[in-house]
Amino acid sequence: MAELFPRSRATVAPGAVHLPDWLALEQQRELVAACREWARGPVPMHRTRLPNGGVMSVQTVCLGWHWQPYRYTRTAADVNGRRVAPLPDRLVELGRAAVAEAYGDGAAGAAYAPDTVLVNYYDAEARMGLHQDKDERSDAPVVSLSIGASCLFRFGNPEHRGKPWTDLRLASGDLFVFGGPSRYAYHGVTRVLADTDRPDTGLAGGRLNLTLRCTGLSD
Ligand SMILES: O=C(O)CCC(=O)C(=O)O
Ligand SMILES: [Fe+2]
Repeated sequence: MAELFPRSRATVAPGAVHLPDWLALEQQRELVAACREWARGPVPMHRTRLPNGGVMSVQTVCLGWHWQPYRYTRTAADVNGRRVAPLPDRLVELGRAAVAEAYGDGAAGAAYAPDTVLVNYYDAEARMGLHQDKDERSDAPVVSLSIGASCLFRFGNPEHRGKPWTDLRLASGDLFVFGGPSRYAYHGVTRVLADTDRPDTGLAGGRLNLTLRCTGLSD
């Protein structure tokens, strides 16, 4: 089948950069193994309940701060009341390298200080509707890492849910950074693409996405 989307570095919108194949396979394997541990707890991976009574189709585990609609807390009142595990230093370092490389700006990378990660697992049917990441009180970029099956990712604009948007494929190992004028752009996962599983990453099926963020909160 012809490749519908180019697999080369692209600035999708001002401040929004896609770097395909950024993570080496070994790094992906390490992250999959780590996610498996994090999913066990102290706050286990769960489907987040929404205020409207719905349940998200992705399964999520958070480190550093716990996200529940629509705020961050240290403890997971909506799961088991436990305090989330700390954000490992190696994820902070990975985030710094990501920002430095996405923006070609070592100083911006060095200054990046994420304090939370949301790890989302998508099975073949999971998706995520268009939304803004706006529960953070910081304009620092969001660093997104994808592992496993590919997805169709829609990246829009900060004004509204409508066009303009760009549809791109996020594949295993891809980095996507959105900051600056795109920090509050609407985005979502339209679908996980069939027949794209990547068992060589250690993930038998489905897709993992890790987003590093700066909450701007302190205890
Ligand atoms: O899975 C993705 O690529 C995006 C996830 C996302 O937008 C989020 O967790 O807020
Ligand atoms: Fe998001």
